[in-house]
Amino acid sequence: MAFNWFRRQHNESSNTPAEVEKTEQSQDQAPSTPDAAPTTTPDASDLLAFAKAAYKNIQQKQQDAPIETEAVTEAVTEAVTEAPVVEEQKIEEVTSLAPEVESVEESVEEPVDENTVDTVDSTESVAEVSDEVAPTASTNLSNLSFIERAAAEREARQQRLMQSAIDVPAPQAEKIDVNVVSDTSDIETEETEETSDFDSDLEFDDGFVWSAEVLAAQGRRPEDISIEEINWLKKLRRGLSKTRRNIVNQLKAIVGKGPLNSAAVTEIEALLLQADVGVEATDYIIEALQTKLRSEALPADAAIAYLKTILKDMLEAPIQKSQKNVFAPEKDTLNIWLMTGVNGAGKTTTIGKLAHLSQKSGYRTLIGAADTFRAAAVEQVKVWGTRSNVEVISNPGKNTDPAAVVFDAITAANARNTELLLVDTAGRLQNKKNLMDELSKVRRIIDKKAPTAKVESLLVLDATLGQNGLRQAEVFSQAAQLSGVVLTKLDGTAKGGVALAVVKQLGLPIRFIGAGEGIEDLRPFSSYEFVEALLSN
Ligand SMILES: Nc1nc2c(ncn2[C@@H]2O[C@H](COP(=O)(O)OP(=O)(O)OP(=O)(O)O)[C@@H](O)[C@H]2O)c(=O)[nH]1
Repeated sequence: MAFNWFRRQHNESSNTPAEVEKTEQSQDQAPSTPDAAPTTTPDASDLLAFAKAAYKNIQQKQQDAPIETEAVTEAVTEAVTEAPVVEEQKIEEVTSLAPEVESVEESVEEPVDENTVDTVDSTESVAEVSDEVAPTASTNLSNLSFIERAAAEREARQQRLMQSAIDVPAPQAEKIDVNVVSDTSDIETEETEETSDFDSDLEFDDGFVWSAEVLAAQGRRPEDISIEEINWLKKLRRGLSKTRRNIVNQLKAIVGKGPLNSAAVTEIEALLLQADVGVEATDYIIEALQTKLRSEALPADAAIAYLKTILKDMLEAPIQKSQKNVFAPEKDTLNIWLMTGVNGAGKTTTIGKLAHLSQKSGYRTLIGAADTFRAAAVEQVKVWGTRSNVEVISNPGKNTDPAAVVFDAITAANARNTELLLVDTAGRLQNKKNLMDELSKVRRIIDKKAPTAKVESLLVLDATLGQNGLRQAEVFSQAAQLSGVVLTKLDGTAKGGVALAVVKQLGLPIRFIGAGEGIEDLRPFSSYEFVEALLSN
């Protein structure tokens, strides 16, 4: 069974031993205020051992694999991309593209499939170790206090992990960007902007350790972690490095001076606005910080921890409200995702990446090329269809009715038992009214032709546009009954804070984020991972 990327666990969990300790301590000792963070933070050596165990498992999987998955997949998709673009075909003639690619991709996907996890038995997970330690501890350590028992358990767990972990080189500090302008003395080691192709490389560096720690905090086991997840988190962290550099270093300098006073709050306000967090979201954050500050003075670490909680809660609010914590196509039924957004926002690229994600997550997928306004749009979406090995339903005529394409796409989807139909729509028409009319018409056709389908309407937004992008978004939110946002181009922008503006100003949940131009550079949004990447050290 394919690993379902849409349903990947990505919420902070209290399942890790460290987190269990955290919960128990907070229950035993005090209300969970950020001040308690230093005493409840997972032990650093524990986390390092976790990262080493994860590293060993991935290494083992790669050794077991006949061919390197990512490298071959990329090579195949590149080869497909370079192939001449298929000529316009009538819907009836659309046949499955490049079947040999499918078979190669399937065969190389297998080693990272979750089913293979069982075959890797050389390392025990933190959770398993913990389970084993617990009874012994309760038998032998029953007379100890909670803290003493927790320390003893941690020691035992760590020893078990260390026994199974291999020797790996010490994490290498990634290149220090000499351009970093910071008024702090502790220059942060930062990833550079260059996009080295690390997809197939396995390096035990800072990025690996950080990513493993983020996964550990979400209750993951070392043997369940795949190189793709590590690579994604590294990419996300690197993508947000500009924003982080601008916010965190200075933020630390401000809060590091001591308890926050009103001047410090004003400085934080300016920093947030610079990162395109927007006035509304900034006001909310400042208000929340001030409320906290009125009651107590916060040391630097606690202030950052508290800020993380505020941001995470903000990003989670519309997700909770939508009552769809997991945004995934439903199996064995037709799901239709309408993709909207202005030209250039990354709509076509997003459709291609989503098609790929969907395909490799085991959904029968189809694309409907309903952006008939711009001649090149259909060709572009076809190229992405070829890359992701997903059929594209289009109409060969010029300026054809997009609603007719959608009609045909639904017919084809029904005939093929499609589970996810991704529909490209026009990003620009002669005027706002035409655009709204067209989107409404497409929606009507869907409701009529596929009344039982699960329909979602996603707005693709370019993060680099910051606040300007949000203004463009308004017309779509009026016309398309939006159910969420895909935030693209988060790599290399200093405006990563716009994610907070999106949820506050548009009131929409972020469902996916794009952090690069490659086919693997889009994943479901996790508020926990995003905030960690935004405010990590
Ligand atoms: N760096 C980066 N570039 C991206 C990302 N997503 C899309 N792009 C680039 O943005 C440009 C526009 O992307 P498209 O997918 O063509 O955008 P569109 O909204 O379909 O716009 P049209 O093609 O004009 O219809 C392309 O060069 C993409 O490679 C991303 O997450 N990061």
